[in-house]
Amino acid sequence: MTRQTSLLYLDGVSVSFDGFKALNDLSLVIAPGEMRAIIGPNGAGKTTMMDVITGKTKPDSGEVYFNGVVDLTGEDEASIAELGIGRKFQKPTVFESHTVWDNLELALKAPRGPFATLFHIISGAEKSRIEELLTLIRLSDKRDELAANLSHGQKQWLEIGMLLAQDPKLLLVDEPAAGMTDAETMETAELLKDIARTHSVVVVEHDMHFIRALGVKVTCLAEGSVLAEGSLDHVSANERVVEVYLGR
Ligand SMILES: Nc1ncnc2c1ncn2[C@@H]1O[C@H](COP(=O)(O)OP(=O)(O)OP(=O)(O)O)[C@@H](O)[C@H]1O
Repeated sequence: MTRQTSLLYLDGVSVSFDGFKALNDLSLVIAPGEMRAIIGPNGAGKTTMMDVITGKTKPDSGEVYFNGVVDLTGEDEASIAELGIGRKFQKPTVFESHTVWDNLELALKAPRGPFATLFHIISGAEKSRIEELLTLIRLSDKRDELAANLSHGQKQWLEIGMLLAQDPKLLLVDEPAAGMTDAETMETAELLKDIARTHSVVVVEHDMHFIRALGVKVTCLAEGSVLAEGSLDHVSANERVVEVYLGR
């Protein structure tokens, strides 16, 4: 795939912290509509890669393009969010003292990026959008519940719904299954598969049952670059992947 036809294009990206290369000539291409799983040992550079995509960290060298033409290295975090790249951090950050419905309503009205919310009358179209999101995130029957009363997994789903309310083109999801029960983990894989029907998704995760359930192309990072890429079976059969990651 060429840069022009890609959704996300990283080529030769390097980032150093005090001489240590967190990313080392990393190249990775995500197609429009694709969901990609990223695996790799601690310190492989997964978070740094997400930081580069979202503008939190500027690469020392390399190209980072969104939608084929937008040079993300020239944009700040707010404008990258505005371009339609949403990021879900590991820890859920929902408004605990608001209901599930109100959290989604606030997210729907917020401009993309850092929240700056204003209350005004909600339209019929906005109500149906919230209903749709509630169904997608499996929280229709919890709509009037305070977010504080949700389980950890449900809070993660709510936050995913809040990101989707901003209609991102690309959703970056950092370890969504961490701290979840097995049932929640499997339901989260189904949820992301539903989301991937209409969005591009990059998901970082260590849980191999979860990765298998996603059934998508996998990239294994190690020492700041791509170690192996392909189906989970292909990547799992790679000796170096077993050595540095799976065989731990
Ligand atoms: N701001 C920073 N200053 C110095 N070193 C950093 C900084 N951020 C990351 N690093 C180092 O860069 C390397 C890559 O870290 P990164 O967090 O990207 O890895 P990761 O693959 O996300 O790991 P994990 O699975 O543990 O989250 C690590 O060795 C880390 O200590």
